[in-house]
Amino acid sequence: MSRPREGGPVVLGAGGWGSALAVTLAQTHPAVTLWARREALADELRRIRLNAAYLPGVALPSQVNVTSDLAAAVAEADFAFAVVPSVGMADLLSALPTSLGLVLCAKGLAPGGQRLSELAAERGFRQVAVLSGPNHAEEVGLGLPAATVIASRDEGFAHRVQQALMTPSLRVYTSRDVAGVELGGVLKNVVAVAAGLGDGLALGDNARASVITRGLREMARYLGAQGAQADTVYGLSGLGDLVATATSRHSRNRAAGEAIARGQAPERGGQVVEGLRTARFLAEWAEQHDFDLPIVQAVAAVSEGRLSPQDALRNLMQRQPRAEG
Ligand SMILES: NC(=O)c1ccc[n+]([C@@H]2O[C@H](COP(=O)([O-])OP(=O)(O)OC[C@H]3O[C@@H](n4cnc5c(N)ncnc54)[C@H](O)[C@@H]3O)[C@@H](O)[C@H]2O)c1
Ligand SMILES: O=P(O)(O)OC[C@H](O)CO
Repeated sequence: MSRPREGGPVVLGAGGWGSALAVTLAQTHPAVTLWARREALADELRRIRLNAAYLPGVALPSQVNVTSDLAAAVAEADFAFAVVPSVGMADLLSALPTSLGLVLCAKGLAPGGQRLSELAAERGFRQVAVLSGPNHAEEVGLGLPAATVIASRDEGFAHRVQQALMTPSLRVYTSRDVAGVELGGVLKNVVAVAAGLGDGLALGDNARASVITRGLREMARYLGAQGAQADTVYGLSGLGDLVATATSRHSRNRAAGEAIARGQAPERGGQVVEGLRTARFLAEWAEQHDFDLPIVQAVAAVSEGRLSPQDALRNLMQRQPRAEG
């Protein structure tokens, strides 16, 4: 049972996903705190009750209290949803008390390629969970039905977060496989960029399905190498999120691949594209460990300008013939 607390749940990060989570939590809590790093954004959210830059079309209910004062936001909290892009997570953690329970919601890696949950544990946080699943903010924010997973080694903590986040439109499962759930969300972004590259080259539905399926196989091998449970990749945080991201008009990662293939800039409207940065970390790791991650390595090479999308496609198609597996 989530402990009823003064002030209610706390969401740190007022981008698209943080805003959608705050709106979701407001369905079942009388008060929700949403922290924005920039006072200008906090002020705008308080005034117009709309996150026009990051989640247009979703109204912020009156229960959502927006602040740019981080210390005040977490002062009475026993746990908080950390929803800043992975590149900013280390800085955010430095500013938080280690007694705070953390629900890590970013789908990327820390500088150096470390998992965010490992970074949090290294920094001394004792209650850590990761949230991941097929959850486009644009749909969750509108209350469209979705499912997600909260993973923690601390089962009691996972159940508290599950109870806090469950609504009639968001079904929350728990898992103990932190590495598996976390890495599913991290890797699916890279495969979604690859699917977008195919879309940008107008390769068709067969090509997209092939990228998704071979990408899933690549995810399974990498997760296995990192000690994740074998079946987690076929759950919501793996296959589920991969399908949602690689096929969605909402996905920034898929759109980034499409833009690159068309010779355009990959970022849109200052929104975070985690897959490009992740591809570089993973390709470096694959190189160091002589580990075959062909789709990830192709995405890294294309995004760094070392290979054209057409050459990357040719290389993938002309790999040594082999058995499926
Ligand atoms: N948007 C989605 O549908 C969705 C769903 C699930 C998970 N995620 C993940 O959540 C994370 C955040 O994504 P988003 O879509 O909310 O981002 P976004 O692109 O919508 O917005 C990013 C927000 O973070 C702020 N920000 C940037 N750097 C920061 C820092 N160092 N400290 C504090 N705030 C900072 C920006 O000002 C902005 O408000 C990403 O890792 C993403 O993969 C996103
Ligand atoms: O828009 P994307 O590509 O960052 O994906 C958003 C979410 O991770 C989908 O679950």
